[in-house]
Amino acid sequence: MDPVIQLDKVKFAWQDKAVLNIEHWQVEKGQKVFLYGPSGSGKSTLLNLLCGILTPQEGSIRVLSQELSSIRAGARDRFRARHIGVIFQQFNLLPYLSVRQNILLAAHFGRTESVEPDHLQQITDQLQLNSAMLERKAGELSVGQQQRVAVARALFNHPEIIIADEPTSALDSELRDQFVDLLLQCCDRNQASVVFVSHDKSLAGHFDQQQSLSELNCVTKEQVC
Ligand SMILES: Nc1ncnc2c1ncn2[C@@H]1O[C@H](COP(=O)(O)OP(=O)(O)OP(=O)(O)O)[C@@H](O)[C@H]1O
Repeated sequence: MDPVIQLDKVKFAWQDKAVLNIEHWQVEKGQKVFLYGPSGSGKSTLLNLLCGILTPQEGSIRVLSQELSSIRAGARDRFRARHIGVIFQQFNLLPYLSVRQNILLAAHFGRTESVEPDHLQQITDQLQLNSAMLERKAGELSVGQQQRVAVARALFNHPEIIIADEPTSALDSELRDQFVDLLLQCCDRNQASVVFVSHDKSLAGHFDQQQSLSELNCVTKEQVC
């Protein structure tokens, strides 16, 4: 079976500052990968490459066997909306929209509006978001509630891959552990592979694979790969 993500000889620089040089990396179907690295090591840059938001100067990034650079920009946005659920550090919810509207934005961007009527209910039940909360404005929610809404939105289109960029940094350690457990349970139920990046190694035990970005990245290893 093909990996869900495969990188080969990927190089990325911001202007003339080399940030990533990855010889090879892959994620298998169903795998839950914890990718850790200190601040500034290139985690967000890598996630943006995996999502097709950024394009590497060299190398190949294949997601679900599709070479991302061969897809035109508009089609790449749709590909991302349908196949990759992204949970951002700051969640990126629209504060003036209700929780329901925020979650349904996923259907709008993925052009999957014709979903089964009880799908929203199933996803929100999994994330312990009750019906009263669905009508509240996202901007009125606690950080923990916003996180669960961000996960519901990320899972809404049944993506094969969930990418999470340090979505736990605002929580204390007990809530952080609870959140990661809930996220991984929901991804299991939805058969999604997970790439979760963080600088906080204490979360590593929740995942079935841990990977240090500094070890993967020839730029930080300061060696010729
Ligand atoms: N838009 C940008 N323009 C120029 N340089 C950038 C840009 N974004 C990131 N960088 C640089 O790329 C390097 C990696 O940044 P990145 O945000 O990917 O790291 P990170 O590991 O996600 O950090 P953090 O944990 O603090 O979020 C840093 O040196 C950063 O200054």
